[in-house]
Amino acid sequence: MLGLNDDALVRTDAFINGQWQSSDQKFAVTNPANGETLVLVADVGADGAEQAVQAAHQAFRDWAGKPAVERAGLMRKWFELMMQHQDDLGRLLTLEQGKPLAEAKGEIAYGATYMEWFAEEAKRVYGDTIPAPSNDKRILVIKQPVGVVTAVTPWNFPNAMIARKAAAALAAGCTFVVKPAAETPLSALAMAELARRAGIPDGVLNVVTGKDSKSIGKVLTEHELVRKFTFTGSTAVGKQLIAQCAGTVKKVTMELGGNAPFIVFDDADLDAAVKGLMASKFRNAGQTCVCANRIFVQQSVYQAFSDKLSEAVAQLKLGNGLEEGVTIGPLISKSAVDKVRELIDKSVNQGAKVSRGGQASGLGELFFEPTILTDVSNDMPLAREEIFGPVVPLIPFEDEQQALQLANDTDVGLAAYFYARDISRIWRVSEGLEYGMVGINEGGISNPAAPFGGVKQSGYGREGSKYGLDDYLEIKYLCMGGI
Ligand SMILES: NC(=O)c1ccc[n+]([C@@H]2O[C@H](COP(=O)([O-])OP(=O)(O)OC[C@H]3O[C@@H](n4cnc5c(N)ncnc54)[C@H](O)[C@@H]3O)[C@@H](O)[C@H]2O)c1
Ligand SMILES: O=C[C@H](O)CS(=O)(=O)O
Repeated sequence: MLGLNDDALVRTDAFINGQWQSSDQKFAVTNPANGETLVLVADVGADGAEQAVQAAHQAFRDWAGKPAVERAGLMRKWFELMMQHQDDLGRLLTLEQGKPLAEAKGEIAYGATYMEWFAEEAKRVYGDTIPAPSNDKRILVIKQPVGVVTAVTPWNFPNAMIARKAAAALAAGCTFVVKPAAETPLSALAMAELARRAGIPDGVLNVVTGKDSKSIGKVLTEHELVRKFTFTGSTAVGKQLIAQCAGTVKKVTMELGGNAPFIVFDDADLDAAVKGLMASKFRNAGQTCVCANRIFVQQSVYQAFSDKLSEAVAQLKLGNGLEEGVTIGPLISKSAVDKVRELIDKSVNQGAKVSRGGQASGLGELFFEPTILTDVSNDMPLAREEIFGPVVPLIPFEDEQQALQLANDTDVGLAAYFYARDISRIWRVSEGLEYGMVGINEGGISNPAAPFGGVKQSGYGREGSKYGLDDYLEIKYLCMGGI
């Protein structure tokens, strides 16, 4: 089924309390490369979400009560199973999301390393002793898991965005309920099957599948048994979900939209900058929250950089992600293609020029040619909005001060990148950029050891790194008197 070695990884029921739960209601999962229906998946809706929250609540005390080293061992086993099944998980991901197979396998490894990382972090949840103000007292600080965690995740990284959350939650001793995007539930369900095989107890990890994200999300954000909600997706939806969490004062983590500047200074290594831009911009056909979205090039190197970039873009191969050598897959939906088309048309009407590509491809309705535009300005739609497609808007600038002003002229602040070699400039620009993450002479910045997250309307909280566990822990102060 679907060409996997292990067909049992293709699951079409929700995973609740360690059981596969079907439903009379089902929704289709389609292959964006050709529009074909892959499978029908159970739609368990809000009732399923309620059952999953109850299961997570029932499982919490035992899971939190396990020694950390025991939780770590089960997570390590889950990591090992994900890597053993990397080929199948990658194929499944490409089928439902569209990215090239090599990228999909890379995402599996990326997601699995969050399991590996947090299996270790689970054993390092340290507390404090604090000198007391009087000899008859002792002050201690302990950390405890927040409780039931619910999550909603996007379609663009259907494995890693779940792994990044579930790994930290389970390591902290929390139990977890996730609603994956309806476009890409198969990766989440395969992860659940491997968690089951790893021996993670019933109710600790639950996957709620459904088409009506609003009704499911209402349960996951408003339920009194849920103590934390974590979301990865658009800023617009994130704002709604934050409001829904307010009524029960949940801890909240928000990983939201971006509009990454990519700045090429006149002292940059232009070949390295082109390499870094290709890695950042065209990964997942430009459908990532940390993609370079606005490319600022200092005037004196603008033409040289543009020429080098055009040569590199010409090497990209558009096609079905399962085909050998394909480097750019389809976009996720017709509406995604329409949005990219609209941003280009509006910006051209305001003076931008298409220097390469610019058309939907004849390969199929969801394929869009890698595109470069010149003479773009920071007030054009391509620069004001998150493009989420394989489109490079080139924006010239004169000096460092202008580059920082243009780069920071946005209401989001997730990732930023710049290429320069003068160390004083590197410090000035690194400190001047209003973003949660900055790539310096580097276009690929995501890894489990680093705190991933943004500022302004890109959200709050961090995922990965030693900081990533804090979002799933409560700090408890103990004051021991009468000594
Ligand atoms: N910061 C990050 O780490 C990060 C990572 C990936 C994607 N993103 C952002 O996500 C966006 C693209 O992903 P998308 O199109 O899936 O985003 P989206 O916000 O439309 O959907 C994300 C998830 O939210 C669900 N959802 C939508 N409306 C909902 C509602 N009212 N209640 C409950 N759930 C709801 C969707 O079903 C999906 O599972 C981009 O803006 C991208 O920048 C951010
Ligand atoms: O799209 C957003 C993801 O968080 C990108 S990454 O895989 O973490 O780089």
